[in-house]
Order: sequence, then structure tokens, then C-alpha cells
Amino acid sequence: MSQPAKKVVHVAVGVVVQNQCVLLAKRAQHQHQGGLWEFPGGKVEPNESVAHALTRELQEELAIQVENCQPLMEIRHDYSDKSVMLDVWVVDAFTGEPKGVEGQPLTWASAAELGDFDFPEANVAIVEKVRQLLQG
Ligand SMILES: Nc1nc2c([nH]c(=O)n2[C@@H]2O[C@H](COP(=O)(O)OP(=O)(O)OP(=O)(O)O)[C@@H](O)[C@H]2O)c(=O)[nH]1
Ligand SMILES: [Mg+2]
Repeated sequence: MSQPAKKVVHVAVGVVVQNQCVLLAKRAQHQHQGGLWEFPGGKVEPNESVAHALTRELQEELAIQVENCQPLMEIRHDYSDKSVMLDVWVVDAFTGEPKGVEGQPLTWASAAELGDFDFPEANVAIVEKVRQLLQG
């Protein structure tokens, strides 16, 4: 018997770059993939553009205002409990000082430091691309 089609969660993900470092946030234990580090972002709402979702989520989670962003890559990943489509954008200009509005720890990581963090499985290809971006 065929399984019912799984709903794919569309996520706007921000690779926020400054001084050759990228901003990482730690997911709370109770969240999906809790305790792991992520690139800040969140779900795209119906009829919302990805750029708008990214801007809204980074305002909500980090209290920063995106001034410039461009698409980097798209990653489709099936977790055992959930399928996601990560729409990853580079944010290379913003105003405000990032803070963990929801109490989440934040850190800036250089290309050399990226290997020190545990990320969700879907992030492996993103981390590799970000490493190249920071080194370039
Ligand atoms: N923001 C973000 N989400 C990611 C990353 N990698 C990854 O697999 N995800 C997954 O993408 C989904 C969307 O994350 P989210 O931040 O909007 O949502 P959430 O379910 O944690 O909380 P929410 O419903 O309160 O927004 C989660 O299932 C999360 O595990 C990442 O680097 N950044
Ligand atoms: Mg989020």
C-alpha cells in the first residue's frame, strides 16, 4: 500500500554573514532537532515570499532588519518525522545587533570553527557551502 504524501514544510533559512563569520543559533531542546545549532529562520507562510518570510523571521528571532539578501541553495530533506525544504539565503547587510529574542544562544563562527558545531542532518550540504563562502 502506498503511504499518503507527506507534507513538506517550506523553511526560509538565513546565512547571516559579517566579518567573514556566520551567525548560528542553538535550537531549544523541545523543538524539532532540539539542542542542535541552526541558521536562524522559520516557516514560510501561505502566500508569503521567501524573502519576506526570512525578513520577518530574522526580525522575530534576532531583532535585526535585513537590508540585503540573495538565494544560496535549496535543500530537500526527509527526517523520519518530517520533511523540509530549506530555502537558504545569504544575508550580507542588516541593521541592529543580533540577540536571541527567544532565549536561544547565538554565536559567530568562522570557516575554521564550523566543524565544532552539531547541526541537523539537512544542514550538512549548507555548512559545506557556507564554509566555501566564508573562505572565498
Ligand atoms: N531555521 C532552521 N530550521 C532548520 C534548519 N535545519 C533544519 O533541518 N531545520 C528544520 O526546519 C524546520 C523549520 O524550523 P522553524 O524554525 O521554523 O520551526 P520550528 O518548528 O522549530 O518552530 P516554530 O513552529 O515555532 O516556527 C524545523 O523542522 C527544523 O528542524 C536550519 O538550519 N534552520
Ligand atoms: Mg525558527
